[in-house]
Amino acid sequence: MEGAPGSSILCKAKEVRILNQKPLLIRHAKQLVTLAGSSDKPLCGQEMNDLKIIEDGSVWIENGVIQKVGKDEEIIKHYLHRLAEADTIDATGRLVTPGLIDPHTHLVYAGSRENEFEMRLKGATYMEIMNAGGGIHATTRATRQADHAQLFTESKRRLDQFLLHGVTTVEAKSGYGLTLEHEIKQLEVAQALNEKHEVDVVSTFMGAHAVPAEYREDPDRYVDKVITGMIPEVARRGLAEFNDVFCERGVFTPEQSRRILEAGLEYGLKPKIHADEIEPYGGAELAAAVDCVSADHLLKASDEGIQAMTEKGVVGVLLPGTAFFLMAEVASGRKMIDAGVPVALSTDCNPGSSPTVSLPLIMNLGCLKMGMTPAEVLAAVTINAAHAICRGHEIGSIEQGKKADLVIFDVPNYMSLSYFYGVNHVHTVIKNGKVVVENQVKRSGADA
Ligand SMILES: N=CN[C@@H](CCC(=O)O)C(=O)O
Ligand SMILES: [Zn+2]
Repeated sequence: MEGAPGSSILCKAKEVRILNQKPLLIRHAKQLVTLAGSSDKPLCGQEMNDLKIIEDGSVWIENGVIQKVGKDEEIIKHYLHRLAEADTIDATGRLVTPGLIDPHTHLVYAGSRENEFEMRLKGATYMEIMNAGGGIHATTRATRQADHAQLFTESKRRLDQFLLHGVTTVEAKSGYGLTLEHEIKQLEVAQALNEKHEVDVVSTFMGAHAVPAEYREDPDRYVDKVITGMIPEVARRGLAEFNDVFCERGVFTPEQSRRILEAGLEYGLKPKIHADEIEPYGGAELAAAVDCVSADHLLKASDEGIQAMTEKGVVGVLLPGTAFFLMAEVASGRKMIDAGVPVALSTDCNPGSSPTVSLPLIMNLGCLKMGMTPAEVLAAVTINAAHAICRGHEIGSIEQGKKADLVIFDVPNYMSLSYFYGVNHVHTVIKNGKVVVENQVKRSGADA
């Protein structure tokens, strides 16, 4: 999980406004996957196969921003008079992509649930464990007990691991607090990570992740609490940008989910939904009806729901690692792309149903289990993932004016990323124009 031996995270403090940064020139990428031209809307259908690749590509970066992208000879001609100023990285023979984006994680939590993994291997289901007081409830107990410092330390470790796998932006949900105090604590930790860590963290409030044990007899009372107590306060403190709900039988009904999402909208929180994960429950339809930015999971989404999402342009965030880990059928990525849903992929990093940070492994699973092409999975973790968190204008592609978040992979082409599976191919990660990860085996002179 820590990346290859010798991998290291090099830079410690995030600079939000970057001025007077030494230029960085990346030269001679065998393939420079730009994904340019889709900042306004996500890629759909066949468009997801057109990665806008430049062979022998180079990029000039300055002050944390991409300044110019093109064939090496074109970039060199343009910046000839300034070449001596720049730090140069030779990417000969390598693949360069936009920094990977994970649009659905439960990053901030305490503890782990390997005991439940064993229970599931012996036959218990995810929902049985949750209904017996484990699952999300177990992590809620651990997260309530943890203070800021513990939560920060545990979550930072995961964020480091994300970065080592080439991920430069993650969305992070609350939802293991389930009281105002503890939801705020989780969101404050996410905010602190965003400020202090190289990776950008985009926050989602998910007070409606589960009905806490103390409200089991009267779930509507908890829904009221989320609507009247939590959403206004989270919005007032500016702690989240999105509002998410777990719409599933035994958790929140479509009616309760709609109330929660509409209440969030009144306070400026953009809606997202965990939809149709375990059984068909009208989640995809609800996502379209309330104009969710994304509907996530969708293993059991109905054809009507998928059609409604296509019509509204709701991004389908698919989580094949979760199905893999729960030993369930995956969502049909192929069917959704063919139906015109803009598809993104994510780890769903969480302690119960997807304890991973490897977005590249999720790309492998997208191909092997969902019938997506290597090009589609790369679009799904870059530009489409950016749109799933309303960042299409800032990140997700390599083009002039965007944040200089890029990854150099030690493979010659994008197909290799999905072909070699379970391997960390990250060579270098560049965040805001600075090298923050260099991944190499350190050898003594004699063995080198
Ligand atoms: N499905 C609901 N929530 C998480 C799992 C959370 C947990 O099990 O702790 C998910 O997206 O998979
Ligand atoms: Zn989730």
